[in-house]
This record gives sequence, C-alpha cells and structure tokens, in this order.
Amino acid sequence: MVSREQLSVMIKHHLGLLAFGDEDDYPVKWAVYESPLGGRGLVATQDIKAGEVLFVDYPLVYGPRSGITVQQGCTVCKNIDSDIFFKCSKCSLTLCSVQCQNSEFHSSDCSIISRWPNKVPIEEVDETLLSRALTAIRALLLNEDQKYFLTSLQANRLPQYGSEIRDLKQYFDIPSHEEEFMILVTCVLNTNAFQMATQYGKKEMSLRGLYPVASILNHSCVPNTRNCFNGDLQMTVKATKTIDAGSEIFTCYSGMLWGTPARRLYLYRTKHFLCDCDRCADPTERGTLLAALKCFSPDCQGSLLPIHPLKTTTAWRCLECGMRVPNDNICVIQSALGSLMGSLDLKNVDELENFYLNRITRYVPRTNQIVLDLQCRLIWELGETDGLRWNGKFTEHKYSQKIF
Ligand SMILES: C[S@@+](CC[C@H](N)C(=O)[O-])C[C@H]1O[C@@H](n2cnc3c(N)ncnc32)[C@H](O)[C@@H]1O
Repeated sequence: MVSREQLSVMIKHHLGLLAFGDEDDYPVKWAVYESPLGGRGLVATQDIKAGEVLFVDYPLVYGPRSGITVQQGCTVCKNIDSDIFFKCSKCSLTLCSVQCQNSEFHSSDCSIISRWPNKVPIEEVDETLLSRALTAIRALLLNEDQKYFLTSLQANRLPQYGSEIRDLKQYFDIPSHEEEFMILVTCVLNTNAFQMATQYGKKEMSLRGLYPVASILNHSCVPNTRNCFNGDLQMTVKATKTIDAGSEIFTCYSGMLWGTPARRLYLYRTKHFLCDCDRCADPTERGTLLAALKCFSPDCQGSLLPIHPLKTTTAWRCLECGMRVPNDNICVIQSALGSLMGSLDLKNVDELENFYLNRITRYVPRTNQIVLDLQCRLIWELGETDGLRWNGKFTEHKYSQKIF
C-alpha cells in the first residue's frame, strides 16, 4: 500500500492543489491520517463550521452499477426507457440512438472492447453482462498516474468480486494483464464507489463513480458530512455539523434511516466490517426506535428492541412488558417483513398509500424504518402535487383520493 504522504500528493494533484505548498495558503482544512478504525481516513486539521464545503471531488472513473438486479440501459445517455435499444455492431454495448452511437463517449468505450478478439459472433455477446462490466472496462482508458492512484485505494478482495469480468471471457479473448487489472478495479469499486444520484423523476440507469478523495472517508452511522452531485458529476462534500480540529471526518455508507440490524448487515456484506459506533451500541438508537418491532404479547402495545445490539445473535426485549424474544424469532419476522415489502409495487402510489395507512402498522410500530421509508417514498411521489400538504402523519386519505 502507498504511504500516507504519497496518497496526499496524489489527492492534491487530483484536486488541483499542488500549487499550494505552504500550510498557511493551503485551501483545505483536512489531511489524510491513520484512523483509529484501521486504515486511512480524513482528519480535520482546523475547526470546520457546519455548512462549510470540505472539497469538491470528481470521478476517476464512472459507469453502470454491476449488480445483477440493476436495470441496464443506454451506455451513453443512461436512458432506460426506450423502445429502440440496439447493440453496437462492433462491441455489442447497448445504445438507444444514432446520436449516442456516434458520440465520442461511445467511441472510447467501443475502442477498448472492439480490439478484443471475439470468441463468438459479436451479436451473441450478453449486452447486460457487458454493461455490468463497463465501469471496470473504462478504467483501462486511464493514464498510468490515474491507474496508480486508483490502485492505491483500499481494495477488499473477495473471490466473488470480478465475476462479471471473468464471465466476459466466454465472449472475448482478453489479455491477462487487462483481466487482472479489471478484476482489481472491481474490488476497488466495490470498496469505494459511490452510487450517483439520479435527477428527480428521470428514468435513468443507476451509476456508480469512484471519487478518490471521498473514498478515503470512513463510515459513521452519525456522520459529520453529507454529499451531493451536480450535473457535471462533481460531488460536493459539506460539513453537517461543527468538526473540531483533530476529529475524524465521516460519511455514511448505509441508509441513514435504516435501523441498526439493517445497517450493520449491509456494512458487513458490502464493506466487510461490523460497525460498533455509539449509535449501533445504543438499543434505542438515540430514542428513534428505528428497528423496533411490535411486542409479540397480544395485550402489550410496547416495542421490541435488541438487548445487545452489537451482538448479531442478541435476543430482543419489550420496553413495556419486558418479554424476551430469541433472535431466531426476530429473524423470521424480519424476513417476513422483507418479503412483504418485496411484494409491493413501489411505483404504484395508491398501493403504497394503502399499505402505509392500513397495513404496515399492524406489524411494526410507527417508529420503524419501514414506516419512515414508506413516508419518504410517498413524499417523493406526491411532494410536488399541488394542493397536497404534509400533516405530520402524512396525507389524509380522503385528500389523496380527491387527487387520484
Ligand atoms: C471506502 S474505504 C475507506 C478508506 C479506508 N479506510 C482506507 O484506508 O483507504 C472503506 C473501508 O474502510 C474500512 N472502514 C470504513 N469505515 C469503517 C468503520 N467505521 N469501522 C471499521 N472499518 C471501517 C473498511 O475496511 C471499509 O471496507
């Protein structure tokens, strides 16, 4: 792994800050340091006020997300809603118009793929697989300095990572050094990439980007920054609260409104660590009761919460009646709730509203993350509808029936 000093120089170069040699003129208030969490992190070198911009990062590489359930679309304009998708006759990437086909963007993607000798006729190449591998393929176009920077980022190397690259070999003869590099890139991406926000209401393919400075940020379930993206793919990272000099700067890798078991499981599965921050250690999550389930006792209105939230197999206990429930029973309920949510048509606002108003609170208390998630989805869908107002417990049903 590169030294902290080398990494700092690459970051300064990436952000265009190399001209600022002198500490006094240096326009950022943070530095790379050895984090007590293990590995590197960013630490405040001066007090930072809430709302201050810490840095504006841009991606070394970006492209489609690689998950098998991610809907793939035009590899140029990201459109996922077209009747006329077609495959490029040279590389098999999905396109939606002649304009996209003739774009510089496509020609650089096509230039890498079309130079690999194909093992089957090009029209037989699985375009979805190709799209899932595209972000790693694009990394082949980086210059040597950029490749070095990319490979200096942490890479959690799991045997299953890079399967989309290995699977591509049934279609193309890929030089082994390029295959190895792309597999490493998938490990770096899986460890560090950010899902890029899609513009409100736009039916676009979901993208991920490798933002190298933001990649150094470690996770906290109560982070002190937030990030947003603009149309030029720049990511602005801002402080959400005062950060004292000497404190670590954190982002949040998981959903902020997820309860502790959901966050910890997600972090373990995707980033390979078990978070044990103060929020995770607090059974009530600072009184929010985001993970709470309804007490199993029919006479009790209380909420069940984990007794030892940092132990994955902890029993749960009711805050009201003290009833103790083994973890196995909790897992059954959580997976039933997962299936129930999975069966919902999230695009059907009437169904969402009905589920929110009439069904979900039979199973979980109003504080539960599922209820908050449904509220957020409804606000997202209805928030710009004229005449609707948020009334604390969301819209009155008769009100929304008038609209729909
Ligand atoms: C995006 S990287 C963050 C930068 C990384 N620490 C480095 O040295 O480059 C994500 C990895 O950092 C580590 N990490 C981040 N936040 C952590 C936390 N709160 N506790 C333990 N490990 C953490 C995990 O190994 C995770 O897979």
